[in-house]
Amino acid sequence: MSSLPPAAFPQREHDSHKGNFGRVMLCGGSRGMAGSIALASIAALHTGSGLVSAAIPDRCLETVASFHPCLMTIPVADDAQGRFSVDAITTLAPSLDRFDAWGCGPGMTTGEGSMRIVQHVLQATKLARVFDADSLNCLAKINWGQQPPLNHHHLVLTPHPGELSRLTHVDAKNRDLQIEAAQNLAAHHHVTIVVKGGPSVVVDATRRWTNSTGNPGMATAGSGDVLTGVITSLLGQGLSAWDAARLGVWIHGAAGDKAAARHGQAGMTAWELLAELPQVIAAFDSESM
Ligand SMILES: NC(=O)C1=CN([C@@H]2O[C@H](COP(=O)(O)OP(=O)(O)OC[C@H]3O[C@@H](n4cnc5c(N)ncnc54)[C@H](OP(=O)(O)O)[C@@H]3O)[C@@H](O)[C@H]2O)[C@@H](O)CC1
Ligand SMILES: Nc1ncnc2c1ncn2[C@@H]1O[C@H](COP(=O)(O)OP(=O)(O)O)[C@@H](O)[C@H]1O
Ligand SMILES: [Mg+2]
Repeated sequence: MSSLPPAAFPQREHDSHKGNFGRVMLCGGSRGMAGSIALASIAALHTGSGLVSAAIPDRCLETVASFHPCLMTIPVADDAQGRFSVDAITTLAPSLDRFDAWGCGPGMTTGEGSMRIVQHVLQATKLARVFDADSLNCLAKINWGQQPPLNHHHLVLTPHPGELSRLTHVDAKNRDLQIEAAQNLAAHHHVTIVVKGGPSVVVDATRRWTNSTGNPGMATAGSGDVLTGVITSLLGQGLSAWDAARLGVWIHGAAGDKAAARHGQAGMTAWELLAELPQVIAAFDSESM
């Protein structure tokens, strides 16, 4: 291992069952971006979640389901473009608190159906949640940074610099100012934020942690979607937002390093990164860490 992990990985008792390792929901996707939510969902399976469901627009269901037989899929009302429809939230709302964690955003677009889902998942529960990609763009559309504080301590945001710029109005090219703005936002809403990059930096109201794993081969479509699934899984297994964000980023980077070693930085894709997750996580089973 290139460095020590920042938090302990959840251990398994001999008599444990799948319900002990979290029921998680990954919500997102749309026609043309079904792969994003499939990557996130499969990443959650490989990070140890006992039960993973993907809530997706109806016409993406077969596509997403066919990626992995262990994944459960929940068909949700969609519109003619294959995006969540304005009625989608009525399917999702009753089951919200049946899960231990929700990850929301990859590939979901910022249409009205997504806006309603994001606002409901933001306000109607204190469940552990990850907001990524288009769910962050939905938050930017409601100017979330200026809204009254939430005090939702189990919320993790995972913006890349473009998404963070939409949320905070700080130029994506100004890394230092972006990290400062993320910390201000984290302090205002009492959340944890992963400021993605090489390296990624995790902030909350008072703390800053810089990751030591990862490489530029991870600058490839879908690698952030994998991270969403990893962090959602760790939240579902009971880690705090701060620990799930840091350990998730570290595991994700370590898998990226293994993928680069095997396939080269240019040759690897998020699919190869995903395939390395079990090897990284297997090392937590041994006492040699
Ligand atoms: N297989 C699938 O289904 C996949 C589907 N996906 C889904 O696609 C949707 C759009 O998401 P997205 O991230 O591709 O586009 P967007 O939010 O417009 O950001 C790009 C803008 O931000 C800027 N930018 C500046 N710095 C940056 C940085 N370090 N990293 C990245 N961007 C940076 C950048 O600047 P520029 O490149 O012009 O310099 C540009 O202006 C979303 O739903 C997502 O989940 C993907 O997950 C991929 C796999
Ligand atoms: N140069 C780099 N070095 C290390 N990690 C990187 C680098 N470029 C991108 N990454 C990582 O890859 C992921 C990209 O996330 P994101 O932009 O959301 O991708 P996508 O939306 O395509 O899935 C982040 O975790 C980021 O930290
Ligand atoms: Mg992304």
